[in-house]
This record gives sequence, structure tokens and C-alpha cells, in this order.
Amino acid sequence: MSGELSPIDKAKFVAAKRAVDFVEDGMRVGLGTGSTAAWMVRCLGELVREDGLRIKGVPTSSRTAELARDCGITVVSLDEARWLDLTIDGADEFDQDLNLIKGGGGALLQEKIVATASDQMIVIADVGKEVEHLGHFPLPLEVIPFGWQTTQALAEEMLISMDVLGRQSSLRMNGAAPYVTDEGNYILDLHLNRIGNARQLAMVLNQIPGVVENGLFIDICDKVVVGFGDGRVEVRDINDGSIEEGRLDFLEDDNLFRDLGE
Ligand SMILES: O=C[C@H](O)[C@H](O)[C@H](O)COP(=O)(O)O
Repeated sequence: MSGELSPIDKAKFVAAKRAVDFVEDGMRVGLGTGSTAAWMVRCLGELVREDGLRIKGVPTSSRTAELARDCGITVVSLDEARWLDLTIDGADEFDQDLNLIKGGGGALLQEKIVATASDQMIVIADVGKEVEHLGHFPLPLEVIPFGWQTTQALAEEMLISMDVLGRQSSLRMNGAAPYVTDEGNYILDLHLNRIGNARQLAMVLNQIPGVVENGLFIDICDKVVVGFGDGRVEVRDINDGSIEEGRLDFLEDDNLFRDLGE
């Protein structure tokens, strides 16, 4: 990476840097996917290499697995780890109840499995991801390739009946071909109006044959670490309602930040 980091990258970095404070020696840690989670993996790698932190990381995508190995983190599968102490991951949107939309990077399925198998999930996000109501970001729906157009039609019919479909859904593409997830599936991006009842929507979507999983994470996240471009960070905990405010003053001096920014 070269050049000055943007305020959004700084915000992602400080959220990631603060979140790794919650990782303790010996933990089994779920490693999220996306640009914010990538900062977290780099921060954890630095702790492993320089402070001797011993952790086992369970990645939520092939991309994260590769990055984690490059950073010196011991990578194990979820089945090897069985249960995780903590998962740290990004999000596309979070609301005040810490319900989320995830899957903008296509990794929602492994992310949801890993987060659900964890004692605690911490979301790291720049403040721009905070919303009053979920639904502005297109909701990803992972579907099996067989009969995907029929699955899409059924999903749209259901969304119209619930009055949440904005405009039609779209098949996520990778150039001229459909985007294929790590599990060999496709993704439909659902362009919705405001989601009134996210819990109900999440359950109903998963009833449609052909749907593997949706990107709504309801009652899974415990804490969100919100980063700001000026180095401020807020840790909000849904379980005790606490909000801790801080600032990472070391920002410009941080080795990792400097190395990646230069
Ligand atoms: O599938 C991808 C994940 O759910 C990401 O955590 C999410 O899209 C946020 O990504 P980013 O940190 O790049 O905004």
C-alpha cells in the first residue's frame, strides 16, 4: 500500500487496533473478512510476531486465511477449534441494537457460522457504517447455483408481500461471470426499502428453498468498536449498555500504520 491513508482507512485502522486489545494469550479467535478485518489481522499478526501472542485463528474466507498466514498467525479450521473465544469482524451496516448487514465482500456464510460458534463477537467499523434502520446497504443472499433464477423469483415475491422490496434484486457479478463464494454459491443482492422487522425477514428468507444464508446478523454481535478518522474510538457494549470513548494518539507513530501508509 502506498500514499496517505484516507480518513476512512484511518477510522478502520483505529477500530481494528483497539479491538485486538480484547484478544488474550491462548485464545481461539475468529478472523473476519473485508478491508476493516484485514487491518485487524495485520494488527494481530504484529502482536504475534513482536509480543509473542499465542492464538489460533479461524478465518472466515480463503482471502483472510492467506493474509493471516502471511502475518504469522496460526490458522486452524473451525472444526479443529470447535468453539471460539472471540470473533472480530467488519460489517456493512450496524444499528443501535448491534444488528448487522454483512456480506458485502461475499463471506457472509462462513462469517455467520464462525460468529455463532463464538463466546463473543466484536464488530469493527468506521462510523459511516452506523445506521438508524438497516436496509440501505443491499442485503446479500447466498443461494445455490441450481435454479437460482427460480430462487430469486421466490425471494422477490416474498419481499413484495412483506413490502420491503425496493427495486429488483441483482445477481452479484465478477466481470462477465457470476460472483462465486468460497462455498461455490452465488449471491443475490436485495435492494430493499427500510427493513422494519429484520429478525422476521432473516427467518423468512432462510425458509426459501435454494437460499443458503442471508446477511442479516441478529443478536449475534456483543460489542462494536467504532473508529473515526481523527483517531477517536468508541466501544459500545450491547450487554451492559456501556460506551467507552478513547483516542489512539499514537496513530501517526504506529509502526504498522506507518509501514502500510508509506
Ligand atoms: O463479506 C464481507 C464481510 O461481511 C465484511 O465484513 C463486510 O462487507 C465489511 O467489509 P469492509 O470492512 O471492507 O467494509
